[in-house]
Amino acid sequence: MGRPCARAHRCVRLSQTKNLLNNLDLQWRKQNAVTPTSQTRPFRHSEAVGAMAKVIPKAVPSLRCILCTARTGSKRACELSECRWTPSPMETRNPREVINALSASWVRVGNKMCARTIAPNPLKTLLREEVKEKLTSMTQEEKIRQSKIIKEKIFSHQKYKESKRISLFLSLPAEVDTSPILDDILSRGNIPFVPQYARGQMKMLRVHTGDVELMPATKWGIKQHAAGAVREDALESGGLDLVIAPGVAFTKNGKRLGHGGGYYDRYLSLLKEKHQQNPNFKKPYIIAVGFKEQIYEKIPCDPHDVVVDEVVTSD
Ligand SMILES: Nc1nc2c(c(=O)[nH]1)N(C=O)[C@@H](CNc1ccc(C(=O)N[C@@H](CCC(=O)O)C(=O)O)cc1)CN2
Ligand SMILES: Nc1ncnc2c1ncn2[C@@H]1O[C@H](COP(=O)(O)OP(=O)(O)OP(=O)(O)O)[C@@H](O)[C@H]1O
Repeated sequence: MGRPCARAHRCVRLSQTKNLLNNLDLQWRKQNAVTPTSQTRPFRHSEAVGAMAKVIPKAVPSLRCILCTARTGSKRACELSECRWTPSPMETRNPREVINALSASWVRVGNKMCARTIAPNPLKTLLREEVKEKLTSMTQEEKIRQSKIIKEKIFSHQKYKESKRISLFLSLPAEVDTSPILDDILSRGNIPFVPQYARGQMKMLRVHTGDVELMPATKWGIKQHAAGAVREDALESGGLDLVIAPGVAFTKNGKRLGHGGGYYDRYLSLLKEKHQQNPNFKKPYIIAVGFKEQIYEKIPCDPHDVVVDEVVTSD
């Protein structure tokens, strides 16, 4: 048995445990039949341990020892392969148990709620937590400053100038402000579409001047057309020329992490599929927008993730 945890988290250090974080990643891939690709790589805990310490203890309190000691930065503390912990009410020595705890989520199938079959990628969960924290600590002035730069970049973008049918999102306070872009699309006589999402499905519905003020907000505070609203659906009326997409984190070369609903990934792959089936169906240009704090060198990716054509930020 090892020494008791100095941080009074009911755990002890033992030897001979494999790297927990890579285990989490591998176990998740195994559980979800994902083969590592060039887009995936072993998890380096130094990249996300700050976020990990926020996320995991919610589900697995006894992991806190490892995570908080890893954060101290000492070589020994960072060697997670040297750490182990005592049993807790949840069997945290088995990564599958940890994954199960982290992935408890439900989807509606008909009128029943069923456990989701595909667990959220834990590395994505960690990164979302990290970005959420960064965005919370950004001032409103800074968000306005960056939003203005991004808006100007969009306005001078050749694809934007050429596009007639444009989908964009109605931004939340933590996102790049898209309201001037919507106003500009309308004032140029172009056609804007915004998401309407529910139960895993998303449509892009046309917005007319004055619509936004009357729209109800979802549980997430996102304004969208009411369920019964009758509006032109972009997919049924000529497709889209340009999609301006939101996200949580991005790489400069087009990888994108969203809020975990899979809404944009599914929608963007549907657009691609429709174009492949019928080349007359337009393939839109896809631009994701984000604050510079949301840009990463690398982000965790899954096979279903759609790479966007361009990421526009304030840099
Ligand atoms: N402004 C804005 N509008 C947007 C998006 C966005 O990112 N920003 N979306 C971008 O996609 C879509 C909405 N995205 C959503 C993503 C997740 C959940 C959600 O309910 N998540 C669950 C956890 C995930 C799950 O298990 O399905 C939850 O919080 O309980 C809702 C909406 C469409 N509209
Ligand atoms: N093309 C797709 N087909 C089927 N399921 C998908 C597809 N894309 C995403 N999903 C499902 O959505 C879930 C969430 O995926 P992920 O965490 O990558 O979403 P996200 O990129 O954060 O969300 P979004 O695309 O809305 O921004 C995944 O577990 C996956 O099952």
